[in-house]
Amino acid sequence: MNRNTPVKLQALDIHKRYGANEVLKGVSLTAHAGDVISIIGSSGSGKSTLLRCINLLERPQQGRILVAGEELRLRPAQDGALEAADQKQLQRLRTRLAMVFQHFNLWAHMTALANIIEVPVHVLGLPRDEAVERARKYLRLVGLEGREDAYPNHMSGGQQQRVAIARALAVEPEVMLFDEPTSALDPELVGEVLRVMQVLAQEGRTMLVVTHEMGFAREVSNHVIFLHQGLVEEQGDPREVMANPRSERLARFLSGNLK
Ligand SMILES: Nc1ncnc2c1ncn2[C@@H]1O[C@H](COP(=O)(O)OP(=O)(O)OP(=O)(O)O)[C@@H](O)[C@H]1O
Repeated sequence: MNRNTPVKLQALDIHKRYGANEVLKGVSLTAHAGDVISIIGSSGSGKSTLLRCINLLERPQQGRILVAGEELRLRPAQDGALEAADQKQLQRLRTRLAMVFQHFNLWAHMTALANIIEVPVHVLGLPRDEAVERARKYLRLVGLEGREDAYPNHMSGGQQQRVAIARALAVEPEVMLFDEPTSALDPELVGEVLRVMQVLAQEGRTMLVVTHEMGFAREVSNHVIFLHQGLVEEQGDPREVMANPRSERLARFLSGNLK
């Protein structure tokens, strides 16, 4: 961890239940600027739920989330729906914690460029020219210069995911959240997305990555968190933790015997 840089994100004692199923049982994490934190664990251990609680796609029953020291609070509306003011706040909050999803989630009826400028223009109020300039810059960064006018269904999965990464970058977030960004890709397309993520890591971006790519966790991230049944079972420097797991469970997970 980069303990000398400012704290960008804190999740404190996050609890999430679905009915009687307690999926997160008190998970905390801190990301300093430039940290790349990989979250690993078996299927169902709560990795995606944790990410979705952090950007309030899911509401945790308990716990606090702070972005650059500012607590994210949403007033619960009387009828369970979000009030209009909260909707606006939620949209803005999501621009501080931009998320890249497993299934890209691009708007199919929009070009790559339109996908990227949508939130900067309509949520952040950026002038269109500036947003377009940003979009071109980030398309270049993800290796898709010249594909501004392409529609998602004319692109490979790897290209679509790179557009989704450019879209996340274009809101210039404090922290980028990646939810299994390569899991939906054909194996030959995984590398192109991981290489872009590696460049982002080298640029010093703060990233939280739910991943099944153990190579990425070991080589690119500077902190790894192993979740098991909604609790942090083990965490630390990826090379140390993954070379010498303290818990039997992590050892079994890493050897591929615990899915
Ligand atoms: N919206 C929901 N409603 C009810 N249960 C849910 C919901 N979302 C997740 N769960 C349950 O929470 C548990 C954790 O799911 P989660 O997707 O966070 O796991 P994960 O570690 O990301 O797994 P995977 O690696 O398979 O994606 C699972 O038992 C799942 O069925």
